[in-house]
Amino acid sequence: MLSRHSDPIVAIATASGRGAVGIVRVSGRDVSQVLKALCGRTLVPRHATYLPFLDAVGQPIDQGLALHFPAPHSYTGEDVLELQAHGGPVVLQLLLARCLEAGKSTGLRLAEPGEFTRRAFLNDKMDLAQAEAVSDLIDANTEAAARSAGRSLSGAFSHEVHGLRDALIKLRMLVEATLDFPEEDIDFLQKADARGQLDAIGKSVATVLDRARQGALLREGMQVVLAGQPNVGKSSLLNALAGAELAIVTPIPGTTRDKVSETIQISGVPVHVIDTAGLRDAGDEVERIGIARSWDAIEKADAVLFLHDLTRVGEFSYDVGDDRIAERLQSVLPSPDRLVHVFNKRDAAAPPRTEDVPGRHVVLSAQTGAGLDRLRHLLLELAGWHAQPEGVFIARARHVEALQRCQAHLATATALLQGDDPALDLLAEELRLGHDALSEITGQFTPDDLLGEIFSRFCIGK
Ligand SMILES: Nc1nc2c(c(=O)[nH]1)N(C=O)[C@@H](CNc1ccc(C(=O)N[C@@H](CCC(=O)O)C(=O)O)cc1)CN2
Ligand SMILES: Nc1nc2c(ncn2[C@@H]2O[C@H](COP(=O)(O)OP(=O)(O)OP(=O)(O)O)[C@@H](O)[C@H]2O)c(=O)[nH]1
Ligand SMILES: [Mg+2]
Repeated sequence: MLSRHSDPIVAIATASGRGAVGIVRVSGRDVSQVLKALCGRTLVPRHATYLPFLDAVGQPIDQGLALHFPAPHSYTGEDVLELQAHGGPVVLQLLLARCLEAGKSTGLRLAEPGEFTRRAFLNDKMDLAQAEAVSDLIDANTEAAARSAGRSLSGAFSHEVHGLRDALIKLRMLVEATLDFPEEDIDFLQKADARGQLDAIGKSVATVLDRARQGALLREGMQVVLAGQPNVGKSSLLNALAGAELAIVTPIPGTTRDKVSETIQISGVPVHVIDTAGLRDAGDEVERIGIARSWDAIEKADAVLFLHDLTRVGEFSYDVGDDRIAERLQSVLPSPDRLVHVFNKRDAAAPPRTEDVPGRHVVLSAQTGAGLDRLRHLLLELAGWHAQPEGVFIARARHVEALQRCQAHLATATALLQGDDPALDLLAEELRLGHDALSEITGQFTPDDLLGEIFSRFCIGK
């Protein structure tokens, strides 16, 4: 019996709603039955043919372009039929239903999310990092993210990982040969400069890891929370950064009661800015719930902008309320590096005294925009962004984690190799584990449930 993974599948490949053109796509071992039923004829492979798409009694449902990609020369590597119809939701549903009916005896069923791309991966049309890049390209929020996803899709990231893997395989072979032939001992490894090879691989892993981190940042962005007492100008700062009147601003303390967020971009990096309810003890129940949510957001943030009102603090840059917030921030933030003090309303008051200025800070005016550029710059620095977007390939937290694991095994291997009489079996094992970590990125060693998790986040029809 055929497994579920070899059933023929069908889906509407274009976004739901009205569109100029909409595509229904079928993929399977053999799509000729559906093809004949809907198109009434065979098609020249890979040539667009304009014809009526027929219903069960031979009446046209729509007129459109049909394309047949015989296996293995298709997106999925299987036989693929594409019906490019007019992009109305009802037309496309009719075509989809008609395909299912025509292909019923072949086991044709609706595709699961990402199933076309999963097949492309299983049929070696692309590796896992490339398949993930397909989805990242579709989900890209910024031009820089889209361009770097395009680079990963065309194999730039995979190419780097393959380079690391090949170098590691070479070294593994050397170590395993030494293990297999006891007469060739550590001198043999030394002569072959195993240590030098390992060092070089370690350096290359560090370089790729750095680029992958940049890519993950482009994909995932950073979470920035605006926090502080009521009326310090948090909502004004959100609006200034977003360049739009998103949050309500009034002179009344306690205006914002719930989180308001917006994704902006700074040099192509998506920054999710969250405005929160002003932190204070007073207030009604609604406000107290809002404040609890503010603290939730603060705990999850990559960066917290702690706002101070320069017109209120008088000769001190901090007032009592700020002191209490500072204390609590210290206890909830995993690292003080995530905190930036923002002294707001510089247009209406003197700057803070230098001796009052704590750690990382910016003086600005949300109202006039003065100082905003410095803040943007600081946020990128905090995120660890140092790349030119042109050189980045998209990557995911999963890839960063695998590279870090590889790096850790290489570090252990280096330590082992430094001894006089290294345990070669342990060394070989560390190198093997490092190799496995790299293989997870491109998907040579990927458990089924991880594949399921990755592809289930794709859209239907992709
Ligand atoms: N109409 C349409 N547009 C689309 C897609 C599609 O499936 N249909 N794509 C997908 O979602 C993307 C393009 N991806 C594709 C990838 C490979 C092949 C293909 O036919 N590959 C063959 C031949 C390669 C060649 O001639 O060089 C192969 O790999 O053997 C087609 C589309 C974006 N645009
Ligand atoms: N002069 C001056 N006034 C500002 C500046 N930023 C905000 N304000 C004013 O400060 C008051 C409060 O601003 P909001 O942005 O609502 O303050 P908030 O921190 O969001 O307040 P809550 O939502 O109550 O916590 C408003 O009257 C703003 O116009 C600034 O840079 N300069
Ligand atoms: Mg507000």
